[in-house]
Amino acid sequence: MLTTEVPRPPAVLLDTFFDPSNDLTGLSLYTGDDNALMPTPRSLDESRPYVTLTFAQSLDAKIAGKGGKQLILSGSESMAMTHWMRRMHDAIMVGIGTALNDDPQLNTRRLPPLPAEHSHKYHLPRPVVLDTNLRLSSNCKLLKNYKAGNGRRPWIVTIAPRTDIGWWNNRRTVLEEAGVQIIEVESNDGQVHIPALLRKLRELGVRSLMVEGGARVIQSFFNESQAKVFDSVIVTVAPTFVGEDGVGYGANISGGSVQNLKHVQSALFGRDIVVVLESKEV
Ligand SMILES: NC(=O)C1=CN([C@@H]2O[C@H](COP(=O)(O)OP(=O)(O)OC[C@H]3O[C@@H](n4cnc5c(N)ncnc54)[C@H](O)[C@@H]3O)[C@@H](O)[C@H]2O)C=CC1
Ligand SMILES: Nc1nc(O)c(N)c(N[C@@H]2O[C@H](COP(=O)(O)O)[C@@H](O)[C@H]2O)n1
Repeated sequence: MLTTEVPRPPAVLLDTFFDPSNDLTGLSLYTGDDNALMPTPRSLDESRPYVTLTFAQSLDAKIAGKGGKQLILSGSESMAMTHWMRRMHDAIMVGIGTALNDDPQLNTRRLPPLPAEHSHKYHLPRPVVLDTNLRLSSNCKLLKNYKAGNGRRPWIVTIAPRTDIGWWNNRRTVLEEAGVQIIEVESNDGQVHIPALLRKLRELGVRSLMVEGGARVIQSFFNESQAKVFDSVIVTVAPTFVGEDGVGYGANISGGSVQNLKHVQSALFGRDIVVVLESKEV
């Protein structure tokens, strides 16, 4: 019998991702390599994953500093909440702008240590990078972690090139040899077509997707007009101002999806406010 208390995700995430009528007392927090049985948010539309759009911003709605400088906006409590969210999704996606700028790890290293008598590890989400021109560095932390056995194989989602096939094929070979799996999706105006991307990820077994940014990717999800492409938006608001030189995501947000958001809950994590909104059914 296990006597040590099992760490559990924050209530705000359990409330958002699971029906309160579900009995979660037996919620298994750990999985081995096979995450098929792991509880994860599920979309009512089975042709795509459940999608959570999430990021941290300042009071003046900036997500990075001047010239894209990465900022640690979240305090330790809300950052741990973000890592719980990572734990609860099958995959985490960022754009190549973020991958090149921040060299992120996208893992769950800020979760509380597991009790010694538990043999399983926390589930590690699949890293996914939206990378139209195959620019990801073969030396990035996502690949280093994968090779060291500390992360899943990263996936790049790209579009088929229209010109310069030789260069593209070379990049493809370099990245595949470094450990990346390349997934081709149809294009929309030279970028990855978001509804097609979601269908493809679901076909590949992804039941839940956390979209962590950056600015252009957030805008693309908010502005997608052909289909509903996200279910919830979880924003960490840090009590700080960045100033007008910082990177914002608010410009050009015009899609109907933002009008369809309803506020569900706000919660205090240390000094930060975490705001949860859900996409209304349309
Ligand atoms: N505070 C926070 O929570 C976060 C902040 N950031 C910050 O965001 C900045 C990076 O943002 P961006 O430069 O805007 O890059 P991004 O990470 O949004 O990537 C954009 C790139 O992704 C590719 N892409 C392919 N299909 C796309 C599609 N359908 N829509 C949009 N992009 C698509 C394109 O090459 C595009 O240039 C960095 O400064 C980073 O620190 C990034 C993530 C979270
Ligand atoms: N939740 C949150 N708070 C912040 O203050 C942030 N800057 C971010 N950034 C996102 O997290 C990625 C870095 O992840 P690792 O720490 O390397 O695992 C970064 O690339 C952004 O996507 N998020």
